[in-house]
Amino acid sequence: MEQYILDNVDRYQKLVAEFKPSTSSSKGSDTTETSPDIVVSARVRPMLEDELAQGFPVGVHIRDDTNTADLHELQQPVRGPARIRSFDYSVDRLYGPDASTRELYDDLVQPLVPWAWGGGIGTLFAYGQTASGKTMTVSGLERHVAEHMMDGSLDGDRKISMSIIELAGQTAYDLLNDRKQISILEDSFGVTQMAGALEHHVTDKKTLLEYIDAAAALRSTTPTLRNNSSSRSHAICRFRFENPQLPSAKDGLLYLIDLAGSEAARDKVAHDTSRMKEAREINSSLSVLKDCIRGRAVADADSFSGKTNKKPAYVPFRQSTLTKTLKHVFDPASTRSCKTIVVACVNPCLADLGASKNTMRYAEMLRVPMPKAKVMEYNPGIPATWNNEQLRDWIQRNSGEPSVNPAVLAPSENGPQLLRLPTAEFITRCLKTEGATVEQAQAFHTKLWKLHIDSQRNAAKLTVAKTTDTAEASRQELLDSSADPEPDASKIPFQERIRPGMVVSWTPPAEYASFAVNKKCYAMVMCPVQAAGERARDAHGELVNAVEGKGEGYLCALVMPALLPGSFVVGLWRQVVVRVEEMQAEVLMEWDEATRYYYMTV
Ligand SMILES: Nc1ncnc2c1ncn2[C@@H]1O[C@H](COP(=O)(O)OP(=O)(O)OP(=O)(O)O)[C@@H](O)[C@H]1O
Repeated sequence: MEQYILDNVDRYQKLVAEFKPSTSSSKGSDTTETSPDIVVSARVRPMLEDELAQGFPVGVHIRDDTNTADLHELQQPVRGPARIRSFDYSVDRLYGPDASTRELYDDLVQPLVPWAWGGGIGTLFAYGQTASGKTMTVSGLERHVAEHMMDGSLDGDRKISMSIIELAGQTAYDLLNDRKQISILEDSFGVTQMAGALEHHVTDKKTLLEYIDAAAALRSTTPTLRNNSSSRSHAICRFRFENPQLPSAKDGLLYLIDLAGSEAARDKVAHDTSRMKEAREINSSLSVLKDCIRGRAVADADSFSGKTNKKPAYVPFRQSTLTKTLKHVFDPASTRSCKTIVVACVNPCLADLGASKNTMRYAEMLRVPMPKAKVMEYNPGIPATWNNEQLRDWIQRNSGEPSVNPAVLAPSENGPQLLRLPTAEFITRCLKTEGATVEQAQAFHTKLWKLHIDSQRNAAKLTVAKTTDTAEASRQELLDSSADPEPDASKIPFQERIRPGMVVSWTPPAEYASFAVNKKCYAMVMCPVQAAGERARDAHGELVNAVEGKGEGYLCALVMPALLPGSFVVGLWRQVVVRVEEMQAEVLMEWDEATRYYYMTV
C-alpha cells in the first residue's frame, strides 16, 4: 500500500483539494456539549523529516476554525483510478501541527494545576499510536507544570511530593528508585496504594526537573518500526499537594500519564511472541481505560442532569493495573472532585492513516454528550437548582458568624458547581473571610452537602415540607440539633447557659490526648459533676467526684470522629469531666437520621 500511496500522491492531493465536507452528520459535532470535567482533545503533530523525505502526503486535515478533523484514506479500487474515502472526527479541542506545547498547556492543561493545588484530582492522559508525539507532549507539559507550581502564583503553601512509576503489563516499577518493583494494592479502606514507591518532597523547580529527567532515562523503551525508542509501558507522574493549614483535608493530586503506544497492525509484522503478548496487554489496558473514562463521564453526565435514581454506570476499574492505580479517578463511589483531560496524539502521515483513524475514533468515543438537563425550578431546599445569585444569598444567611463572603466563596459558581469544588478549596476560600475558622468552614461545607444529599434522597418530601407550616418545621429541625432553643441565645456567652446536650470544644489535658482530633476534643454536656452519683467514674476509671479541682466541672460524653468524612458519634459511656474554664466554644451538632451520625453545623 505504501508504494501505491507514493505512486498516487498527485491524484490524492487533487481529490483532497476537491473534497467538500458533508453538512449532515449523524455523529456528535465539535459543538456537542460534553461534561466540563472531562475534556477530550487531539494534537496532530507535524510530519517528520523521514516521512517527508519518503514523499508521503498528509492524511489528516483540520477544518478551519473547528475542532473537527477530516481523515482521507486512499483506496485502491479493483478497476479504475485511485479514490479517497473520508472520515470526520470531532473532539472538544483540536490542535494542529503549528500548535506548541506551551499553547496546549495555557489553553487546556493549566487549570488542572490550581484544581489539584486546591485539593481536587487532576489527571491528564496522552494516548496515541507509537511515534505520534505522546512522550514529547507529556514531557513538555511536565516542564510547564513544574514552572507553574514553583512560580509563586498559586494561592497558599503546599507540601509537594512527587513519584513517578511505570506500569508494564501487570508489573509496576518505581522510576525514581532505580526501577525497583513495587505493588499496587488496595488497603482495608479501599484506597489504592502504590506500595513501595518512594515519594520525593520537592521545593524547587530544578530538583523537580531532575527527577523527571531521571525517570525518563529509566523508562523501558524498545524500537518499533515507527519509533527508535518507543515506550512500551505507561508512565505515571504523580504530584501530591498537602495543605499544612488543613491537615484533615484530603491531599490534592495531579497525574500526568504518558500511555504506552498503541501499535498499528503493520508494525506488528516484525513482532516475536513476547512483543505480541506485550502489545496485547497494552491494547487491553487501553481498552479498559476507555471504558473507565466513558463510564465516569456517563456517571457525571447523569449527576449533572439530576438522574440520581438511575442505575449507576458500570466502571470496570479493577480490570487493569492502570485503572486500579487510578481507582479514585474512576470509581463512581469516590467522593473526590476530578477533572480529566485526554490528549489524543495523532500522526498525520497518510501511510499511518489506519492507526490515526483508530486514535481519533477512540477519542471520539470518550466524549459523552450531556443529556439536556430539565431546567429545574428554583427550590431553596435543593442546592442543585440555585444560580449564582441564589447561592450567594444562601451563603450570606447560612454560613454562621462571621458570615462567609459569598463573592469570594462563589465568585461565579452556581449550586452544582460549588458542590463539585474540592473540600479543601471550599474551606480555603471560606478562610479568606476575616474571622472565619476552619471549624466553621468545615461545618458550613457539611451543611451544604447535607442539604444536597437530603434534597436528592427525598425530593418529594421536600416539596411537601415547603407547603407545611414553616414555624413547626423549624421547631422540629431544632430538635435534631444541639442549638439552644432560646431565641436570644447567641447574645449570651455560652458559659452562662450551659445545658445538657450542649457540645463544646476543649483542649484536652495530656491524659486525654488520645481522644483529640487536631489537638482538640469535643464533648457533650451531661450534668454538673455534683449531680453524678458518688460512684460515677470517668473514661480513665477515676471517681469523677474525686477528680482534683473538677468540682466546678461538668460530666460530659466524648464526641468522636466517626467513619464518614465530617461525621461524629457521641461516646455516651466515655465520660470526662470538663471544667468551665477549659471549655473553648460552643459547637453546634446536628443529627442525621440517614447516616445515624452527628455532623457539625453553623
Ligand atoms: N509536536 C511535535 N513537533 C515536532 N516533532 C514532534 C512533535 N511530536 C512528536 N514529534 C517527534 O515525533 C517523534 C515521536 O515522538 P514521541 O517519542 O513523543 O512519540 P510517542 O507517541 O511517545 O511514541 P511511543 O509510543 O513509541 O513512545 C519524535 O522524534 C518527536 O521528536
